[in-house]
Amino acid sequence: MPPRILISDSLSPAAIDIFRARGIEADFEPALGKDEARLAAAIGAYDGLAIRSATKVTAEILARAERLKVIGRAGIGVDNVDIPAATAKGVIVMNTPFGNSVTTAEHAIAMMFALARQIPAADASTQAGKWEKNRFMGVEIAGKTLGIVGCGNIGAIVADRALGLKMRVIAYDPFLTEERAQALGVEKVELDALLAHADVITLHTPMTPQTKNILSAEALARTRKGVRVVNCARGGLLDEMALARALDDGHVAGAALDVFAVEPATENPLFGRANVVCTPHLGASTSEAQEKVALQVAEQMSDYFTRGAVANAVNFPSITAEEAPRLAPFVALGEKLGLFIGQIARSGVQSLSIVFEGHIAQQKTRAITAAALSGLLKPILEDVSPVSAPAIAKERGIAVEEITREAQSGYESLLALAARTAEGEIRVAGTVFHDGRPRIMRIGEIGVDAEFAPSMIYTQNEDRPGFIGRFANVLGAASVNIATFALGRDAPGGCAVALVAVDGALLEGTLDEIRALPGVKQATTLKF
Ligand SMILES: NC(=O)C1=CN([C@@H]2O[C@H](COP(=O)(O)OP(=O)(O)OC[C@H]3O[C@@H](n4cnc5c(N)ncnc54)[C@H](O)[C@@H]3O)[C@@H](O)[C@H]2O)C=CC1
Ligand SMILES: O=C(O)C(=O)COP(=O)(O)O
Repeated sequence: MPPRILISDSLSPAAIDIFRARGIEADFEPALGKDEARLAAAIGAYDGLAIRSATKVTAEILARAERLKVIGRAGIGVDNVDIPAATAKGVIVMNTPFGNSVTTAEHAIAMMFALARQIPAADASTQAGKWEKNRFMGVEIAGKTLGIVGCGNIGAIVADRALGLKMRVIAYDPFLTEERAQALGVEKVELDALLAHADVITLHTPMTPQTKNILSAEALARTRKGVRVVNCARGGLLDEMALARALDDGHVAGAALDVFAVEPATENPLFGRANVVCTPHLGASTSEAQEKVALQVAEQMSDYFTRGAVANAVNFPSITAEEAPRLAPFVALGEKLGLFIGQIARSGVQSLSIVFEGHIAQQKTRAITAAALSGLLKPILEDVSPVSAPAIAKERGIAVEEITREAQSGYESLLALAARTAEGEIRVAGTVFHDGRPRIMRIGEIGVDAEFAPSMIYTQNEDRPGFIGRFANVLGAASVNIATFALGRDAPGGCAVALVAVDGALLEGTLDEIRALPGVKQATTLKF
């Protein structure tokens, strides 16, 4: 069955064309994004969801999203998606980080000019036949100081345009390096200095717990009298009530707002003032930007479904379409080795160390680690996936260590997992041969060579004559057919292991009989 995508926001039709050309079913239902009940009722039938900012992907929506694997945000901000809930559900969330940044930066500059020259109010007055030439005295932009809060992709483009307008540009961004600031031609300052010196403040941070209300009442009180404020990022970055008061008492000369604490903003404490300019979240709304983000999100989501590529995901490591086929067998190996440990561990795993040896050490190891954790947790958590496993492992206090090193074992690539439990360490290693099939090559110190099969029996026993015959007799008597039989031991008469693939499931009674055989230390059924 081809994957099904729901487009629940007003995306350019270019997206639908791409989905369909890539063999993916796409339903375009832009009204659903604004109707939580209808979206909740529909979401269960879809593997992918393509959105802009109108669709709120809440924990409640995700709880109904039984098949959902990926959410694609045709745009930048993903604050309308409950990322922890999506991650816990194993849903990848991807955005398109650059497609609308020039357009949004241009909107911020346009808003700054609109404020400086009161263009919207002057337009309304002129078209009303008033010709109020003396009412609309403006301010010049050249020579003024622009304070950019958040100097990332959009902030940097705003800085470039502002420098072209002969402004002095200062920026507050804790993650902006001195070198980058110099390259951009901006002065990196602390927030206090920005507030104290800027003639115009423009916000360009994402909405995070740290940036929420960054322009608070206290922050506004520390700005210069006559400052102008532009917000084309997210509504919650400023205190709307405090800004309204500061506009009314004349401390703030003007504010231009594209985004609001509550959207759609049909009412707002800032509305109704001549020195306030508002647009309805139009920052990204140019035909060029919308074409770019729609194409990009559709390509990214299609690449995920058809080629296993992950690009611009906020909750999973990136994997290119070229890397995906090379990585896939090792992701499967990681998951199966994790599953092996998860199924034989008798108590909770406290830590997992993963050694990547040889060629595989040069690959995207984080995706393999995520798969190994997913396998490890699967026997106790049905719904875990490589997307959710790292966060769950962290929550459960499972320490994870990745070690990469050159080949030491004669295999081109080897993946070795070591899990610490209250009862000791469990170690297992495997590889993928040229046939692309993952194999288990070592259990503890004992070499074996076994392919994974849906139903297996793992035993540890004393290496004594007669064991294999007795073992096979028990299975024969229970009418269990043996598909493959792999053996290994550390030394003659020492410790031996067997990995036996069987057709069909094994009854618990048969397993008890195996456990009762002389010399058997452990016998477990395994499912892969
Ligand atoms: N109005 C609209 O239609 C649009 C709004 N946006 C908004 O603009 C935001 C910025 O977009 P980009 O520049 O592409 O993102 P970005 O991730 O490239 O840049 C954000 C910058 O904010 C900085 N930052 C993070 N925490 C900070 C803090 N506590 N204080 C100061 N700076 C901090 C980061 O270091 C980064 O440099 C988006 O997150 C989105 O919310 C984006 C596109 C369109
Ligand atoms: O990309 C972003 O972050 C935006 O805010 C653009 O929002 P929109 O896609 O126009 O609803």
